[in-house]
Amino acid sequence: MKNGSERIMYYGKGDVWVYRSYAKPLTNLTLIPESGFVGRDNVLFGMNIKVAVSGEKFITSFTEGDNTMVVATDSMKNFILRKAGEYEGATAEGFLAFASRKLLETYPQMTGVKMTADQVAFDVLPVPGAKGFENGNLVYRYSQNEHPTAKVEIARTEEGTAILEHEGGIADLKLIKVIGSSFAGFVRDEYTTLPESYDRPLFIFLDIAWSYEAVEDALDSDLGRYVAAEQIRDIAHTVFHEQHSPSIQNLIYRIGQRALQRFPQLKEIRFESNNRTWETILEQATTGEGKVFTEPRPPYGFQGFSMTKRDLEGL
Ligand SMILES: O=c1[nH]c(=O)c2[nH]c(=O)[nH]c2[nH]1
Repeated sequence: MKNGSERIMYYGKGDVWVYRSYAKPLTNLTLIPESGFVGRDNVLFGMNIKVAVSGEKFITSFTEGDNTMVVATDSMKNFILRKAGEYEGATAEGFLAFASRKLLETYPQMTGVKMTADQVAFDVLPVPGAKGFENGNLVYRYSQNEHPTAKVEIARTEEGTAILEHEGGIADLKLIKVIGSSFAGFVRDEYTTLPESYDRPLFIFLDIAWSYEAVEDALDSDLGRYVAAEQIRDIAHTVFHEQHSPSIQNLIYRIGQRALQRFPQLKEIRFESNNRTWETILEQATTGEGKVFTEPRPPYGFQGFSMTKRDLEGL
């Protein structure tokens, strides 16, 4: 975070773990053909938050060791935890905006707040009920799989506060497509040892983030235009499933196209992918069908790409 004088100056707290039970359920999603996801019960609403605050008044804490303006980062942690008890919304983006605004209202020496969150995904578990298995609402599985993310940056203005940046996202999505991916036609020169492949077992790690045309849609799911990370996750695997991929570059572009088509309320979508394609050890199993693979050796490749609605023109 840079301030007016373009100097970097901020401080804050990381690993602020917040677990709120019985938050407002996430509903009102726009249903899309690629996803059966209809909402989260938010019986457990969990986040690992990182907060950074800035303001010119903090300069003497750095230059003179003068702590008179310093809100202890320990107090910031307490502040965020208490605000989780006051939050009436259903989204992490909304909570970050709510807690950030409250910080600016409470501490005049702060002029900017940036918060990011890794949400903790709690999987609903099926339990036997009167009509077969039904969704339990008491015991949840703490998921180590992909998880939703959120980011909000706000600043004090003449009128009050303004959101400078916002983002929803999904991190650590890991997808493997067994057959139906190629990589060929790339530059061949004296440095090239990689053979062309027409049926590689493509394993990718994917982080995706998006921002909205109207920031309120990211904060307040009651407006009916919130995009759940699970829906983008499902678009990613559906596009991967449906289409032959000539490269990861093209695959993420197509995922982005589909997401922007389904959700016109989005302004931009960004990708960071890793290539973790398995190494083929046996082209043909000795008995039965199939091949044998192992983890790839380092190093790994990566791609970054952002898209807006302009990328849909001419479709
Ligand atoms: O999808 C890919 N894109 C690349 O740019 C690349 N480079 C590479 O070695 N393998 C791959 N795969």
